[in-house]
Amino acid sequence: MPSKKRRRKEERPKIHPKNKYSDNPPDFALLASLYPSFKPFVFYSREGRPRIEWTDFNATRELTRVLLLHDHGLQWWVPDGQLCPTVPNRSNYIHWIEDLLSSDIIPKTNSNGDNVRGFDIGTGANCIYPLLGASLLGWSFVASDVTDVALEWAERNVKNNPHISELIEIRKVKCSHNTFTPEGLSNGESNYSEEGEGLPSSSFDMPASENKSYHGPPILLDVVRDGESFDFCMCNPPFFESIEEAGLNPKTSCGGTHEEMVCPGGEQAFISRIIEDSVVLRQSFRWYTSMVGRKVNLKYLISKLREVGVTIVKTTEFVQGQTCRWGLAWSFVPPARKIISPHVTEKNILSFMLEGIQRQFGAIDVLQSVESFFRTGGASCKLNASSFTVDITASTDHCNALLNNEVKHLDEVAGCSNVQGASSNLCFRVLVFQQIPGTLLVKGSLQHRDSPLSAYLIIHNYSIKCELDIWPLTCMMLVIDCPNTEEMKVIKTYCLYQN
Ligand SMILES: C[S@@+](CC[C@H](N)C(=O)[O-])C[C@H]1O[C@@H](n2cnc3c(N)ncnc32)[C@H](O)[C@@H]1O
Repeated sequence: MPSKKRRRKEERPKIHPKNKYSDNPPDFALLASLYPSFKPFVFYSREGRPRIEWTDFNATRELTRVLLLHDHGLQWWVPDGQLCPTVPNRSNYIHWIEDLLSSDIIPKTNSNGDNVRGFDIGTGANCIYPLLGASLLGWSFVASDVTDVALEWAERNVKNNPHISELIEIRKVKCSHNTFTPEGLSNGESNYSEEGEGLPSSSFDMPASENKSYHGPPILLDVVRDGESFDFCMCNPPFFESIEEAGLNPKTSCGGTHEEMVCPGGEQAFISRIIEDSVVLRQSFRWYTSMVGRKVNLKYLISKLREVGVTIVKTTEFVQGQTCRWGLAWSFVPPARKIISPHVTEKNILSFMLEGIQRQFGAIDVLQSVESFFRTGGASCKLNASSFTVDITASTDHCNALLNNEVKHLDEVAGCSNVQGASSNLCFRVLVFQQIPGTLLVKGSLQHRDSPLSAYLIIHNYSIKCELDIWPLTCMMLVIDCPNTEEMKVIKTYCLYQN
């Protein structure tokens, strides 16, 4: 049996498979032989392994410079003390967005054809995401920032790469008078580690007090212009609330000035503002995304997203040396229908798999969700926990009530047994079967088909979305998101068509 330590190591998320460095980590010896300016920073361990001193800012900056040059053909530099990105880590976020954009969870709405347009919130002097996104994938960007030094150096880094400079617009965020300005915070000399390698893990374990409010410059609203639309936004936010919270990183030196690392309310407030802005901007972006540094903030932000009624939430965990970072993505675009025809076995039985559900949620949770969903609309439901089925009988009124999100009064629910047997009722059974933890087979079978019922049922915020277009039974869609839990929600859309 593998030791706990080994198991933990095995469970750690892996570097994204599309990441250039997933199979080929940077070869310091080769880089030193090719780039004389990098050579002085490379030393050899007793076993003969080439190393660099991660606590030396000049070494980490030179490594980033040569990696961007050698592997991406990019000219790049940042002044002393500015945040110095780690190329493999930053590439993971780009590739995760690439996955989101190419998945069919939500339909493509881009009017620019195949040209992908992103918005990098707080691009920093290093401008790393636009440089990587443009050079790796040909994406175009609007890249915003607030500080003069970030704007000046981001501009330089773009101009020094004429082959992609057309793709990147650096946009200054104008601060209104009554907002806090990052420049006013400090002398900009403090160096904090931005990278997970050395983030003091204790800062990530602290409880998050709720509702930290953001009083900084605009983030998306008033920065995005009228009529603009984007495929995504991304953000590596100022994570910390104070210098004390940031703490000094003993293991690495990736720079990072106070302005880059700190904002009142920390990442929770910053990302909350992005969420609030997204509620106004809605489908101006297909995907809103941000990095999150603390799990407790991730939970808080996910619950905030549920409150504002996004259609989809996705999360991922990024490899960041010794500590974790998370990616959070959401959208207001209605989920797409996914055709899973191979599972259609006969005309009135539809089945499909729900995958990626958190392991603690089993078949019974899904069945209870189904039951409570249909009961809410007044339908009659009978859950059989030993056969893992729910039998549902719903009238047109019930379907309409569900469609309109009306919650029937309890006495109406109690009276719903009256619906049984009526010829205009829709009767069907949902069976949920756990294949392996996290993977459930859902089967819907029409029991009774006397009526030309047509219903389009959607429930928001909780547990299960269900779309039915009955007679002929053509479509069933379930969106599961794990209800009543502070844990990370997995929301997946599955749709089944019978053609
Ligand atoms: C942690 S740094 C990220 C820099 C770069 N994107 C990276 O990943 O290395 C956060 C950046 O957000 C900028 N920033 C802070 N408030 C902002 C706002 N309201 N709008 C745009 N940028 C902001 C800071 O100046 C800083 O450059």
